[in-house]
Amino acid sequence: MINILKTKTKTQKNRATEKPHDIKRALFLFVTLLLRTKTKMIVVLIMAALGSVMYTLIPWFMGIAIDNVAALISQFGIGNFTVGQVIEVITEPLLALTAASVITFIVLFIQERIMARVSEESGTYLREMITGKMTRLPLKFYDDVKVGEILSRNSVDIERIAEILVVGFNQFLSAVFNIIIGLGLMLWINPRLTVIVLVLMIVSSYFTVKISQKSQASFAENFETLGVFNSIAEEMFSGNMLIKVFNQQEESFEKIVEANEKQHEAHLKAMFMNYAIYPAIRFLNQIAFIVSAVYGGYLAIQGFLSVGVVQAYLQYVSQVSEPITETSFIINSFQASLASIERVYQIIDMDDAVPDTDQPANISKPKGRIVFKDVAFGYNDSHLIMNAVNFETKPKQMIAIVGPTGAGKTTLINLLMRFYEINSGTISFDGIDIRDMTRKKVRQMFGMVLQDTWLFEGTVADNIAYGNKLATREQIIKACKLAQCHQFIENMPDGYDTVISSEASIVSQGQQQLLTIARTALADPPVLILDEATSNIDTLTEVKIQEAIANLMKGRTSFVIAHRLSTIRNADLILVMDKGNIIETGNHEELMQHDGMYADLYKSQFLTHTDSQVRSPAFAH
Ligand SMILES: Nc1ncnc2c1ncn2[C@@H]1O[C@H](COP(=O)(O)OP(=O)(O)OP(=O)(O)O)[C@@H](O)[C@H]1O
Repeated sequence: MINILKTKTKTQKNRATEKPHDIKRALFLFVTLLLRTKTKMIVVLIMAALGSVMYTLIPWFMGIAIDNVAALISQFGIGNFTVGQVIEVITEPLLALTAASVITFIVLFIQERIMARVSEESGTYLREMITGKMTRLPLKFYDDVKVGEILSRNSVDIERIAEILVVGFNQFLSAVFNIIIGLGLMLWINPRLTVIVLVLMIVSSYFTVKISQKSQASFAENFETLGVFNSIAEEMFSGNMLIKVFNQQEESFEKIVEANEKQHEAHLKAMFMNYAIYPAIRFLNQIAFIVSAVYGGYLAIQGFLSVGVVQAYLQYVSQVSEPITETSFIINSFQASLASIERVYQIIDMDDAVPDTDQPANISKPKGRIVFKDVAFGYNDSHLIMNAVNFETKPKQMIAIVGPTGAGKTTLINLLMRFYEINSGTISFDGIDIRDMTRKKVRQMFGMVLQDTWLFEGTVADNIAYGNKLATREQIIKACKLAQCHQFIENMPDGYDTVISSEASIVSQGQQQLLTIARTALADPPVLILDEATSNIDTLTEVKIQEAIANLMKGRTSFVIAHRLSTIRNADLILVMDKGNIIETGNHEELMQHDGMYADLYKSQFLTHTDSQVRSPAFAH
């Protein structure tokens, strides 16, 4: 068993060097996790203790058999007794030895089976907790962390916790019992020798741990340099074009050669540790055994101990010294697992988003009248970006939000849909504070058509019916006609039943936009949020998209995040934003007369965009 763990420890050195920040808390969490399967853990403990007792009895019975044969020799002299006599004296101890071996095997089997179950159940439990938590965390959480990183990190962490439970914890328990029972017997056989042996074991274990820590560092360095090399190589492959365009081939090559050399050196060092240091550790561990063999032999010759007992004693030396070394490896892995547990619980223990109200208000026939009153907001509490935003829309109006990059246009929409909680003020929908509705209800009021399209693996029809799963084929087709995509869907190999992959390679970018417009049309929300497409789509498709959007906007309140001001001349209300706040409001004429930021932006864009005529009718209604 020790070999398995050592191999893992060697190949995962960089992970094994991690330690929890708060060891007490991490230990507490580990124990709490184990206590979820209390009965199983009690059985495991009993099995581990029983296994160690049985394991310890094996050398003892062997010793009795040896002593019995030795007694036969001293009684009759070598060659003066029959095979039958030998069998007679060794049958009993050998039967007992066999029974102890079989019981050890059975007990170990049960112990490992149960721990495998505990590990499986704990892994499933943690995964469920994390997945559940992900749905309850506020959006703020996702701003601070990279979700993919967290998820992969956590799956590695959970795997590591499961691994330590199934391998390390079992070994640890057996090691502890083997040490206690083995040492007890050694002390009983010869206390003086045992004290010397114990001191030797502790000294050699100390050096073993020190050496293995050094080798861990060199393995970690090996992994790190390999990681650096891989990322440079990946950068070179993915940025191959740019490297050539900027004539950086030589510099890139030098960079990769340098990383390769560093990796080579680190690898050599790690291999040296592997092939030279580990035999040295093994030698250190043998010292106690050698001393015991020499001194035990002397005691046997002197007649103080029987040969059988010396033999048993030597086996106990191994039984105790191996787990002592083993335990130091286990402790390293265990620390890494505790660090994993700590990280997993960091997420599980995070504060959930503010819960929905207990008695949510309902709007049976939403009209789309939205009022922002003295709204203040900051992504972090220490820094407000919005101080006092006020505006009011009437149902079915078109509201354009304009402003330079970073002005707060997206933030305003995020607040409207209650993706974030405002710091003060109120946002109301048809006169009801959006905090008095469930988040689900609030979001049902809005349909979004964003620049980033999202299609999933499934048929075209499934993709369109995403927000209204009960829609009939007729309703789907009607929505597609409105969104100007019916024709091209009909031309696809299986029409509405054509399967599109998540990469959507058979659907062009413009077509993807049309499909998502159809999806929104089918969901039929009272309020639309449009992030004006600026992606490189051919003019014809763009005209189609704009016609589709204009169709979609009919009869709904719509918020348009406008990048090209020519498209929003007809907006009922234009909100001009800067540095998080609304600095001007009005329609196009009013704002042009005001001659403020909007007028400046409009004039500068009008001068640079020659294509405004093509686009301007798009948002008219
Ligand atoms: N998740 C976030 N966490 C912290 N700050 C953010 C976050 N999102 C936006 N900000 C900051 O809030 C401010 C407003 O950003 P916002 O994305 O709303 O601007 P925008 O007008 O939509 O910009 P753009 O036109 O470039 O999309 C910016 O200073 C931005 O850096």
